[in-house]
This record gives sequence, C-alpha cells and structure tokens, in this order.
Amino acid sequence: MSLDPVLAASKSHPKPPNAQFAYGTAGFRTLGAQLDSTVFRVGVLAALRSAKLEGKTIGVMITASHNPPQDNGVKLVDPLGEMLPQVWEPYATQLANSEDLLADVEDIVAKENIDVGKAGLVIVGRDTRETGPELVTAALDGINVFSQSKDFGELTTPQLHYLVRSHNDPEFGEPTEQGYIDKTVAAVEKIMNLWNITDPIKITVDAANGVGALKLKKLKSSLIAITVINDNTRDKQALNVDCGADFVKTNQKLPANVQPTPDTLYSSFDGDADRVVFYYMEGQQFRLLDGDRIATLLASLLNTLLQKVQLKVKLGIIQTAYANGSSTKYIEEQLKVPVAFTPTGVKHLHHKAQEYDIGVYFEANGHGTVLFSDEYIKLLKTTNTTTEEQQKALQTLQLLVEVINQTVGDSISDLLAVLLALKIENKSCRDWADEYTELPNKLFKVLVADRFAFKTANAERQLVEPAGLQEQIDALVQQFPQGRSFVRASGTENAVRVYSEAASETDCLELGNRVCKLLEKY
Ligand SMILES: CC(=O)N[C@H]1[C@@H](OP(=O)(O)O)O[C@H](CO)[C@@H](O)[C@@H]1O
Ligand SMILES: [Mg+2]
Repeated sequence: MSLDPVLAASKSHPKPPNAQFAYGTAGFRTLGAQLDSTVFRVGVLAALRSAKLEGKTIGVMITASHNPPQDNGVKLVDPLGEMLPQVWEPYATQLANSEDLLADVEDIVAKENIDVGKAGLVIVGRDTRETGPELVTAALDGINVFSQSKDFGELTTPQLHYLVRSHNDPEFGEPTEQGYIDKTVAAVEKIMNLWNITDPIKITVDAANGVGALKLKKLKSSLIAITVINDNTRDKQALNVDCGADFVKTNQKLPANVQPTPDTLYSSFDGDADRVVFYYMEGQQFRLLDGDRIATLLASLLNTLLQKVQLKVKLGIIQTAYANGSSTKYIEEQLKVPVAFTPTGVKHLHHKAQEYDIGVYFEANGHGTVLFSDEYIKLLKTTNTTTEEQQKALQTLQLLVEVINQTVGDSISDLLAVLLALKIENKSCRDWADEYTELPNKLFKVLVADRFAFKTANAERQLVEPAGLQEQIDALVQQFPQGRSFVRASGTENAVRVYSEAASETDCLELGNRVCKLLEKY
C-alpha cells in the first residue's frame, strides 16, 4: 500500500511555522488553537500503531485534563487501555515537528517494519473544550489515511480507555459507553445488595464544569444518588475555573458553589474525570482526603476482605515522592502493607502496580486505581468458602474487580469504590480522616533557565545534578523536625517543583522557602 495519500490529506492541516511540540507525560498539550496539525499527525501515527499491532484497536483522546479552557491536548491509548509505550513517544514527537511528513512516515514504517495494509480501527474521544470538535476532525482525517475510524464524541478519559480495551478484549465488557455504565452500576448494586445496604450512596460532586458532569448524570440507579454541581459544560470558559480536583488539592480549599453541611463528604473531579479528591468541613476546618487517603481506604477494605476469606495474596501500595510522609508511615506500620515508590506520572505507577496480585496506586493529586492480576482473578474463581460471611467477602472481592477501572485512574469508579468502602466498613468522613494526621506540606513552583539541568535518582527523591545542590537541601532538611523536601523538574510544565513537609505549618513553609532560595542562582 502506498504511503503517498498522507501528503494530500496533510494539506488541510498545515503545521504552524516555528512551533515545536513534544510528546510528554500527558501526550501533547498546549493552546488548542495550535494543535490542528499535531492532532492530524497523531491520527496518522495511531493508524500506524494499529497496523504495527496487526489490526488491534487503538485510541486517541483529545483533552487537556485540568488545564485552563483555552488549552487542549492529545494522547494515544494502546490496545489493553495502557498508555502508548515510551519507545513510541519519540515517533509522535518526530511526526508533530516534521517538515517532510511523507519522509518521516516512511522512516517510521521502515524502522518498525509496518505493513500499513494491516491497520484496523482507531477510536476517538474528547472532553468538552471548545476546540474539541475541530480537533476531532483533524484526528479523523489523519486516521482515515490508513485506517478505519470511529468517533465516540464526548467521553471521560477513562471511558475511552475502557472502550479501547473492550474493543480488543470482548470479555472485558460491551464496547459502548452504555456498556461501561451498565458494568459499573451493576457491580455497585450487587455489592450493596450483598451487604443489605438499602440507603442509596449519596454525595455532591464538583465536576469542574467538565465532561464528568455529563457522564455522572447517566448513572441511573435507585441505589446511587449523586448531586452534580459545577456542571456547566456549555460555558466553555468555565472549565476547571475555581473548581475541580486540581484547584481543591492545590489551594486546599472548597471549590466554588459548595455550601458545605459540616461533617458531610464532598468530592471533586478534574476536567477529563480521571482524578478525584474528597473533602469535608470539620467545624471551621477544611479537611482534604486526597489520593493518599483513597489508597489507604481501599487497601484497608481489600485487606479486611482478604483476611475474612483467608486468602494470601501479594498486596502492595505504590506512591510517589509527593505522598505525605504520614500516609507512608501509616501504611507500613498500621496496615502492614508494603509501599513501593516510583517517579511521578501514572505510567510509572501503573507499571509497578502490575507486579502485585493487587496493586493499589494513587498519586497524591487523586489520580490512580487498583489493579488486579489475572492469577488473582483466577484464584477468586476457584476459592471455596465455608461460612456465609466468607462467601459475602469473596463475592465482594470479585465485584470490586468490576467496579474499579482496570485500565487507568477513573473519577467515577474511584468515587463509587470509596463510597462503597465507607458504607461497608461503616466509616464516617471523620473516621476516615482520623486514620492518620497528615504532616503539613506545600508544593512550590520555581521558574529556572533550564529545567533539564535538574537530574534525579531514587524515584526522584534526590538530585544528582546540579552537583552539590542535594547536599545543601539535606543540610536544610536536618534543621526541621520530621522535615522532608525534594526538587525535581516538572514533566508537564516549564518549571522546577519544590516539595516540603515538616512537623509544623511554619517549619514546612520555612523549609520550602529556603529550598526555593537555593534555586535562585539557576
Ligand atoms: C506534583 C504533581 O501533581 N505532578 C503532576 C504533573 O506532573 P509534573 O511532572 O509534576 O508536571 O502532571 C502529571 C500529569 O497529569 C501528573 O501525573 C503529576 O502527578
Ligand atoms: Mg485528568
């Protein structure tokens, strides 16, 4: 099959002069108005990826998550719902920046030994941004050069991952949006019936004025009573503004439009509904229950259920350096579950989680999920129980595999899993928040001339370059009780991040400010 048609198709999607693009942690992300040629070329690459995998279905998601409304982005999803493998990321960058598209397509086809005639289907989803529809057109134009395409319209990022997986693996679920909803709702209802919970699970969710609002409203069940606020997806300038998971986590305060009833749990999604955080007011105090808390709550429920059935499996929690030190201590000392650390970015955590029978991974910002291994799922099917209590625990473990999205962090399924865990364990939001006391912590952003000069080791917890800087940070940290601080280059923004944590609020600020000061000369 000739590669020439790519040239004619690319004529309607010219590359802006002098623009440079890089496929990073979150795919391509920049102003939506700059992305037409890039998204077209990602469409071409998606078709090549499908051909390379002999006709497997590939996904293209158009979103910029928690970024401001004028931004947009695009990322590729592999057949089982995983991220594009890292070895293919340079191809995405190569095509996006190409001045001779045909030559670069030929280069990739030759390097990967691709028969473009084998391309199968590429499916496309987008969040609610204004530039979404035109970028979908660009993606379809790119895909259609070599492959079949299907546009699923507005989706959450995790729904697109689900759809890619179910297209390739029919046992995973019905490959439609309704299939996703039915699978999730049915598993939640079954768990509630098992535990005789007749009172619907209730919560108010701040949907960041994003796609999560539309999808939450489609969860129809007499046992699920979700009130959605910040659901204005028609006002394209409202997305993620003064609301959403990132706003709540960063500012550690309530989003717009929540008039809180004390001791009542609330939740916030981000713009593409793959992150979730929880919070409530205890008197005048705002208490945040972030990704670290979700990990401990879910791991603790799973542990209890496993003990009831007397199942011995390898359960682990995966964190990044941004996890609060108190959460790590609580997991190791109280839950007695091993903790592993990886660099920031979900792909690292996801990969590590696959080493366990049950791998619970969450970034502190609320992005994460629980992965169950095939062996574990088989073990559940062949386990015998003697008592009714054990049978209930075993069935709950089986149903949790259905509730929790196995492809990627998912606000909707994480929300439901958390609410189920609280019901089953009969925990109030205070009980949950009192499991451990967080150390005061703060995240700083420092602009430097060259963020690539900052090189780290030990899951990003130590700097190896610039030489000598880590020693200076260590010397500062030692001066503060329970102090911890580290510096790393952001993978998504042109900045260096400084994290600080210490026994008191004042110490935490002081430590952070002094580490930031060390960076001034860079
Ligand atoms: C401290 C922090 O929250 N960092 C975020 C942020 O990465 P940076 O590499 O720190 O810019 O964006 C990533 C993609 O959304 C997310 O996975 C990660 O957790
Ligand atoms: Mg997101």
